[in-house]
Amino acid sequence: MQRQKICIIGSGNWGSAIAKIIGFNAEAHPELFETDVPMWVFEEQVNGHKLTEIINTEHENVKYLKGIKLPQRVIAIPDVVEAAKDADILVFVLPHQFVRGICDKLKGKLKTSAVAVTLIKGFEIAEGGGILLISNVIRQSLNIPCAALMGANIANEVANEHYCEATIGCQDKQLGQKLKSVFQTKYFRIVCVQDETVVEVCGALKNVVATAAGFTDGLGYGDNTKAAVIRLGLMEMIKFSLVFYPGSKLETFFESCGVADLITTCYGGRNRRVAEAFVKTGKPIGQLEQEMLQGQKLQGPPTAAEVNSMLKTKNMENKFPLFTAVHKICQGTITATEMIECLRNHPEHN
Ligand SMILES: NC(=O)c1ccc[n+]([C@@H]2O[C@H](COP(=O)([O-])OP(=O)(O)OC[C@H]3O[C@@H](n4cnc5c(N)ncnc54)[C@H](O)[C@@H]3O)[C@@H](O)[C@H]2O)c1
Ligand SMILES: O=P(O)(O)OC[C@H](O)CO
Repeated sequence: MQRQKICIIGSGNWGSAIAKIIGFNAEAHPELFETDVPMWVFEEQVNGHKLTEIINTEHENVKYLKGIKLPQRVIAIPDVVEAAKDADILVFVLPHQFVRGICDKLKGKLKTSAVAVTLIKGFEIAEGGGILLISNVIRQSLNIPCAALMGANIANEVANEHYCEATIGCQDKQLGQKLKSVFQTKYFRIVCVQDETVVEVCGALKNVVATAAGFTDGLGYGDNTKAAVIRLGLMEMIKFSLVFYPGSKLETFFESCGVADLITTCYGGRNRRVAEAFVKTGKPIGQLEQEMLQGQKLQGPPTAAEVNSMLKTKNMENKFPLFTAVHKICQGTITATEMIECLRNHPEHN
């Protein structure tokens, strides 16, 4: 088989951690992959220098993943078309609000045989209401297949090589195995499943639940309340999948992309942390995102809005009280304390 060229589209906190893994695997398997791994970087000035230049000389993304060395053959490129033009495998890993714009730039500029995998957690609001999966945005814009990789993967822990797992969702078994060889390492273990929609839906929805978990932390509640949020959140995630994506399989929720990601994100994630601060300080979420995340992006509040657009369109807000409450708190129309009332009266208790 011809050696495959991998291109990473994105270079934030997770993008850089995954670049470490892909760069390592590309170097370790020259029989499978081209050793040079182009990585598209949204250009910005850091300490008076271009971020791409810093990455290509210091081999470190000093802004988004400080203290972690990247393989030398990961090459930062500021032009996304230039980065992706010869790629066989495109790894999409950028905050979901920027995907559409990037796909527009890539339209008609890729190898026709290219395949994609999305590591992006979130949805896009569809014209006329409802939501689109990010994999569908990629598939439809670029006319290439797109799998999903999601899991309990806080980027800094992965970058520090702490053992963890992830799930690849790919209907095409052969492509799933090919993608597994791109990502699997001794400390990053992959399970492939064919239920690709649930893998992706879990990754997006868990950020809404994490935001709820952060609100309860902000209110000063303890682990029992958080466990209830995780349980009710999981029930809503399952219901959302079964209602809107018929054919979803329950067993997929027991993979890393499901329960495991939900737990890690409700304890260790950025969404939880910022949501806690929101309740404690009363500052707007956007301001806290800027103050606390140094350029990293929060996915929970926009995803809650996207989910709400779907629920509103289908007149189903009251069937998903946790998802609905998170959106309303982010919008400032109810308080975090009122979310506890929504949970107290959750349909799961009837
Ligand atoms: N960070 C994690 O621990 C983690 C783990 C698993 C999955 N994810 C998911 O991976 C995806 C990417 O997250 P991340 O942590 O790599 O990103 P991030 O939160 O670090 O976001 C910063 C990135 O956004 C880019 N950016 C800023 N403005 C931009 C613009 N106008 N256009 C394009 N790009 C712009 C920055 O250059 C930077 O690369 C998200 O969907 C996230 O939910 C994150
Ligand atoms: O830091 P968060 O909340 O964006 O979560 C990070 C990852 O998605 C955890 O798997």
